[in-house]
Amino acid sequence: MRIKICGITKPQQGREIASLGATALGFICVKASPRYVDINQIRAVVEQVPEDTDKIGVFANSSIKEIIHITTNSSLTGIQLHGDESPEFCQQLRDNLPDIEIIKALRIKAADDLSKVEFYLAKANTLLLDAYHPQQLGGTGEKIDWQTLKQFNPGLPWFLAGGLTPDNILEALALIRPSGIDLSSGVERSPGDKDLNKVAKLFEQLAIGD
Ligand SMILES: O=C(O)c1ccccc1NCC(=O)[C@H](O)[C@H](O)COP(=O)(O)O
Repeated sequence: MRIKICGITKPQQGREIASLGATALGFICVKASPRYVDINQIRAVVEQVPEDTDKIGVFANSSIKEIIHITTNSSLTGIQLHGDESPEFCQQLRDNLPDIEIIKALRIKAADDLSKVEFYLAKANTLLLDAYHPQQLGGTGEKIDWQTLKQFNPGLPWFLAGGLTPDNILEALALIRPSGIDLSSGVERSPGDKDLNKVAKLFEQLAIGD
């Protein structure tokens, strides 16, 4: 299973989180976020982490030009689209960056929202389901109602996100079988400052659940 820790801002934390077992690190390229990092900050982390760790830039309603600029100048391996990007926008990015993983994030307020998934199946490489929050796009600690995802099997790899913590991860995975999990605030001391003890506890829990 893929394990993505999102909202990395510090090189040493990125390196240690990768060595604890994260398969992907996420970098928030959304200026309004307290976890925002610029190209230079992303590069400083990327230099410290193994080549086989996925490096995902998280964008929300950015232009294609800006996404391409940041992606190519900071050696990102994937792009997560966390805003209102259309399926056509995903396709356009894929055409421009064919070797980069395109992850479309969808914020799920109610079971009905899962119907949006079908429009992205042929346009993204991977999906990410996050919880809905009325004011913030991500990193909120809000959970999706996991019961609505019990039968979810979109035919594309997908990450479960939203309010996951070392204390609830096994409960979530007992109900749902995603291809990957994504955590941010559940393994933090404060926004952008990861708590390595919580990250270590996450991996201990995952080992128990294996
Ligand atoms: O984390 C942010 O600050 C953020 C801001 C704007 C758009 C997306 C953002 N995060 C996206 C993520 O992938 C988070 O990991 C995801 O929302 C889960 O967060 P959490 O509920 O805190 O685990």
